[in-house]
Amino acid sequence: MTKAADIELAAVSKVYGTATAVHAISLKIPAGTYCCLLGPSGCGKTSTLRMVAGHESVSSGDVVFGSANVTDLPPAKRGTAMMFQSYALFPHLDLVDNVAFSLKMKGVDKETRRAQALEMLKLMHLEPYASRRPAQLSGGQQQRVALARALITKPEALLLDEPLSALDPFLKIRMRAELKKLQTSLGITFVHVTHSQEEAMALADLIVVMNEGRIEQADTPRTVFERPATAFVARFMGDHNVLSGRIVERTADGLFIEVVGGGRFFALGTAPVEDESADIAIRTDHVRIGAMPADGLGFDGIVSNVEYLGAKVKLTVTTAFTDEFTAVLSDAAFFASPVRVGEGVTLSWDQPDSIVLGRIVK
Ligand SMILES: Nc1ncnc2c1ncn2[C@@H]1O[C@H](COP(=O)(O)OP(=O)(O)OP(=O)(O)O)[C@@H](O)[C@H]1O
Repeated sequence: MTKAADIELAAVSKVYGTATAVHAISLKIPAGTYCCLLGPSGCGKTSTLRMVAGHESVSSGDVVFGSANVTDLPPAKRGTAMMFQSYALFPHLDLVDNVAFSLKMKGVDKETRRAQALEMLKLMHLEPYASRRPAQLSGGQQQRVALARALITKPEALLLDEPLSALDPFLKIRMRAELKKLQTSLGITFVHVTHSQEEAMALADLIVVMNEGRIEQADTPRTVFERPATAFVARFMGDHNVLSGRIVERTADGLFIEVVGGGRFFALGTAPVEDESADIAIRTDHVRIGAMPADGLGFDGIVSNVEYLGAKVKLTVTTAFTDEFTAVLSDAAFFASPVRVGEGVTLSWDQPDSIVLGRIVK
């Protein structure tokens, strides 16, 4: 493989007719990074990936690889390869010819391209199936053919659009591990579009959370999990309760908000002085059941749902200011004093577990 290059997006926008799908996003993906573009349907992930690939024109802004501005270069001249969701394999060609296809287009002679295709098939553990057609393979094997076909051009970056979505849950997890291993061994940049938080957490060095055509946060999985930047990220990642309220007091290390329906809560962090309200996040797995602590970080509510998840138990609690406050308890903690739907509980947490969230300026 050739060496990887940094990928940089500088104020890149995509406008379709009158609708803006991507709003002037800026992002740097360091060479050799496994980057996941993560967000709900329609947030602009695929448009962004296609602009990096050159399959979609950029409405404004620049796409830069290393020191080269590639904004107006066609896909084949960018040093990237794309792997599509549907794999887009040719049904009438055997695996060797599928994998060798782009070399054929480049005019590489038959013997050389067959030898290189066989080499790629070997890397993907598909050599025994070289003369089969795609329909004679399992979903996981087809995915590896698509990978081999993308990698044969020796790209600096591989762009993957929902590469695991066609696989069953078991295979998805296995292929996920294979993708990560492959990226590590090749040392090239992978940019992978997904709407699965779990997939992004498992794979990425850099998670880029997108919402309505904007980047809400670009950071390591651990930072996105522990320090979500905005209410959207906290809700989308699903590991935090988000409460919004009026700022009633500011202290040296945090602030108090008052939530509609009652409840005064402290969170660590700051909000701009001009803000009258703030969003705060509380880790679902750091919430306890028990008596109210002296610092008052907690509330009384009624259990509205209990989900047994094996090693964990997820409780949903309703109170005056929210219908859906979540506490994720270890099975041991839950079964030490189990509660049922309809019972009253006191939930509490420690000061470091509630943080002030930022807001995106639109
Ligand atoms: N060719 C197009 N013409 C007009 N609008 C488009 C086109 N492609 C995408 N869009 C719109 O742009 C927005 C972003 O689409 P995009 O496919 O980038 O989102 P996405 O996050 O990848 O979604 P999904 O996960 O559903 O694929 C959507 O509102 C979509 O309807």
